[in-house]
Amino acid sequence: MAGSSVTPTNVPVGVLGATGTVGQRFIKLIALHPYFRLHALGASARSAGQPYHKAVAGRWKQTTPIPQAARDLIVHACVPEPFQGCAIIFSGLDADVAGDVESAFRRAEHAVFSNAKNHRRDPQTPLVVPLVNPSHLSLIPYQRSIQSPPLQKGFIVTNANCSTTGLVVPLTALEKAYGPLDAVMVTTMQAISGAGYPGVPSLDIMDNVVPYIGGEEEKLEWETSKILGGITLDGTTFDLHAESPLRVSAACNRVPVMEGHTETVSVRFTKRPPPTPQQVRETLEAFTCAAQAPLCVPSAPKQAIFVHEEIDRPQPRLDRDFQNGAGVNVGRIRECPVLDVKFVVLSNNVAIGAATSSIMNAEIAIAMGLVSL
Ligand SMILES: NC(=O)C1=CN([C@@H]2O[C@H](COP(=O)(O)OP(=O)(O)OC[C@H]3O[C@@H](n4cnc5c(N)ncnc54)[C@H](OP(=O)(O)O)[C@@H]3O)[C@@H](O)[C@H]2O)C=CC1
Ligand SMILES: N[C@@H](CC(=O)OP(=O)(O)O)C(=O)O
Repeated sequence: MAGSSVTPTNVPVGVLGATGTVGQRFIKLIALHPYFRLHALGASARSAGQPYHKAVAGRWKQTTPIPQAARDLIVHACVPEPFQGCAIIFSGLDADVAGDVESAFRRAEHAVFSNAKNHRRDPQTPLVVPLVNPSHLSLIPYQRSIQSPPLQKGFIVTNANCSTTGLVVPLTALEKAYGPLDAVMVTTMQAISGAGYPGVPSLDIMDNVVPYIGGEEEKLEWETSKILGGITLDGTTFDLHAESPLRVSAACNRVPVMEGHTETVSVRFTKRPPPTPQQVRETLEAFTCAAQAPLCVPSAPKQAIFVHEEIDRPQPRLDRDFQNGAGVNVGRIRECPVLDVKFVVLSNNVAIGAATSSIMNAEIAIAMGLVSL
């Protein structure tokens, strides 16, 4: 994948849903970014019209203070006009409104990078985990061409569900090395922050495990095939891994952890005999992705997959902030007596599971020359 040799400077960006759990992480990351600059913020009518620091008063949940670059920006309603000067729009909008709002921003010729689920299944919308399938961004020109009227600059790219994101990174490493997977069984233990703020009531989650997250299992089972699949030969849509159907069975649970989704995963390979646990370990450790090289985007982790050797790792409290949450942690790689190999995955749901993925997707799209700056 070719990369641009020119590093952009001073790229103005807007954040929709800037006051929420994901939005706050965007603010924190963009304030420190080498070339993105906060230009406009949006949220609901409850926040609109106030300076950002007042809009988030009492609900700023980051461990660092509100960045100066955001404090006094006025929060707008989520309509395109106040965002006119933005080259990129990041969306951390509630899914109840994200679909229509993001479509309106695309119509207004904005490049939209969304965390919300609404457009993920659109046949021409890339669903991109930046460590896995940035090549899907090449569908952007076709997406623009089929809008009515056709667009010059506007498009929507989504990132995946936060649990799907952690899962597909090791799966893609395994498929690249050993060919298509046949079956995946995954059980998630998802952090409370995944449900936004204020999210799950404390009386439901303390001293408890809730074995149901609405719609989550279906997302893991469906999104995995779109992400691990390719683009059809005519370049107009995604093949959903159709040549070698991948069976995924997910069981999703909410656990009393603040940040970091843990997943236990068992896989069956098509290839017989399958690789050994030691071969799987070496493959995961050696995995590199285009975001690291040749694209060399600034938010890419040094190591896409960190393999823990300690028998009791990864753990969310200890490992979720490793590499600023931009990589994926794997551990306990061993033989599975039912499928072939099993292991544990931990990924930070608000970093690589959300804001970091969107930011990296935008960096990659810029490096691929797909964003008009
Ligand atoms: N939390 C996570 O780990 C992940 C979340 N996601 C997805 O990202 C999105 C944001 O999630 P999260 O940050 O957790 O959610 P929050 O509930 O914490 O934040 C929602 C944001 O949307 C805004 N909003 C709500 N209603 C409206 C409206 N009618 N018009 C305009 N803005 C509105 C809120 O503004 P206000 O403050 O003014 O109400 C707030 O900024 C969701 O689609 C979620 O599914 C994806 C991956 C991971
Ligand atoms: N549902 C996820 C977070 C989320 O919002 O996912 P999605 O963007 O796929 O709706 C969780 O609870 O941890």
